[in-house]
Amino acid sequence: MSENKSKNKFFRLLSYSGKYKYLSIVGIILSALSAISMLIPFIYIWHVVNALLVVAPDFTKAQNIDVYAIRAFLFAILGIVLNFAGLMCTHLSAFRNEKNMKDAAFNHLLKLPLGYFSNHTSGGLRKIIDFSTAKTEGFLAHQLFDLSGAIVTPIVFLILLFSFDWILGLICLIPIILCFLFMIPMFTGESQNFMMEYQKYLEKMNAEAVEYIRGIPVTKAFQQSVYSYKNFILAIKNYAKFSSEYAFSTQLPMTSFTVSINGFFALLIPAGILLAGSVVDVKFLSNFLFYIIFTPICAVMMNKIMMVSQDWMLASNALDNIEEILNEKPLVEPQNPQKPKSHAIEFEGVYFDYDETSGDEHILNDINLKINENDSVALVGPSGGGKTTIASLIPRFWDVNKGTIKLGDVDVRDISTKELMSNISFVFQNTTLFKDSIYNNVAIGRKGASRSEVLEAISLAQCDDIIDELPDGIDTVIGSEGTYLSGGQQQRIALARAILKDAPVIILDEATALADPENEYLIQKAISEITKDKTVIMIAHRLSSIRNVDKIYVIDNGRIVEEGNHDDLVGSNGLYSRMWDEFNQSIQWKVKSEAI
Ligand SMILES: Nc1ncnc2c1ncn2[C@@H]1O[C@H](COP(=O)(O)OP(=O)(O)OP(=O)(O)O)[C@@H](O)[C@H]1O
Repeated sequence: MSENKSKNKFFRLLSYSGKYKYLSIVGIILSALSAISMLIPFIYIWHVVNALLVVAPDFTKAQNIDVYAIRAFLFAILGIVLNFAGLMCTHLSAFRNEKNMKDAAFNHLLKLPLGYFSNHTSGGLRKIIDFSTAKTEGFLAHQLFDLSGAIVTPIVFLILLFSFDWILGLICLIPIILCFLFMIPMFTGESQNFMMEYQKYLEKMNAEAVEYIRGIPVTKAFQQSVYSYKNFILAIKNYAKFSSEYAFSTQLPMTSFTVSINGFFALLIPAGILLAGSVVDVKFLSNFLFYIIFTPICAVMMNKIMMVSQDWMLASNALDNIEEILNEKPLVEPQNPQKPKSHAIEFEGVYFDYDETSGDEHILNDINLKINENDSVALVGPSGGGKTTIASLIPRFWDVNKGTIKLGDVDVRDISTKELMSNISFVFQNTTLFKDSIYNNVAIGRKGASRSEVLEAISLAQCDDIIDELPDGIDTVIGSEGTYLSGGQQQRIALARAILKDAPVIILDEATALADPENEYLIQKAISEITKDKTVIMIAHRLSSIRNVDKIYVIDNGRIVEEGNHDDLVGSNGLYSRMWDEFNQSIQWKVKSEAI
């Protein structure tokens, strides 16, 4: 990667085409040859005009007109063929480039720690990858091809300008030089960052639009229409302000560019009249006509060069986005992987920060804990204290900044990801179910599980009532034809998946968070099934569900502030006992309010 980084950006982009990059180069050459071939017919047209002017008014005496016409035709055809072949080459390379870039990004994503995906949504990542690769593909297939033709045309033009009439050539050169001079400030310095900034404002506006639409039900329920609109309006205003500021900053160079590009005739015609004098010379007239025919092509090409510069800024920004993903640190696989000797878990002096540059305050500070094989422990404490973070470090969603986490006496960093994952089941706060049948959603828990094993797991997870209500039973596709599951039902399906996986270590993060009382009862039954003879770590707010665990760790502000069993902690008059009192009070309020 570092070698890759030092390469010029364009070559870095091209390198994704692999050996097909040579096709891009062939395509560029063919485009240049095609541009030259397309210009040659104009020379023959000039010859035709010349031959006619020389014999005027008796045009029947004109010589070689048919030869010139055939040659013009043949070069035009050659130009078209070369153009077609060149486009084929650049397209083949661009498609390969898009595929390889997508592969590289997706393969790299597979190597990233799972924690990366909690900060980057799959939809967002897919959008970045699809959008960026489509932009670079478009650039390599079309704009790069156009660029080479667009650059060759003014060069050939310059050569021709001076070979026909050097004074008229010099006059035509003035607008070309002016065009380049006006183009430079629009694509250098500050303006180079424009596309990046522009993209940011555009994304912000799109994100706010999505947020606004998603929030419409809540907005309506709370009659907050003006307030909810605020962020969206602000994003639109910021986008509009940025775009208009940029438009104003390019007002002068852009107007000057457009005037210069269309200014050939303004210079050429008065100059032609002045130079012609009172006697019209046939040779001068035919040269003059040549410039009149030829200069508009040059103007079109200058416009193309400007468009390509703009497209390059977009493609370069797209490459930055892909490289940002590729530069994410992958999860390091151990050189000599070891197998855990048991299913005990130990944290030794663990410090952790999501952002390693965040200074002295850590998310986790000096965490030390030991969970014996087949013990159950609970992590409790105020919201934001660090419970989920502690649990996420065991399956290496992130790696610790300092200290070690051991599974069966082996540092988790020395266990291969595959082995580690096969040892741990994680039931998340927000369960992800695929838009697939219930059966497949559970079967994903263990590769090669038989149908009867899947059915047994579903039954043990107390899902029978869910299956009975569905039109196609276990084969019903979730999310189709109005088949939606409640939060608690989804949790039970996720538990069935974990039961089938039958991993020796279970991490349950707020497994009853989304459940109503009936679902909670069934979830608790499923949990007692899943946790039999397992090492269990539970994160729970409902303290009643963890009374019987072997040990409770109270986490506050990234530290373990208390530890012990329920009775010890209740008797110690600390944070846990206050939480227990509050929990009991809340239950009494609930009972009272239900009785009223
Ligand atoms: N993916 C993340 N990126 C950055 N910071 C995070 C991330 N996840 C959590 N945090 C921060 O880490 C701290 C601990 O969060 P964590 O979710 O571990 O607490 P918790 O005790 O599980 O909270 P809760 O009970 O509300 O789920 C919080 O300050 C939170 O803002």
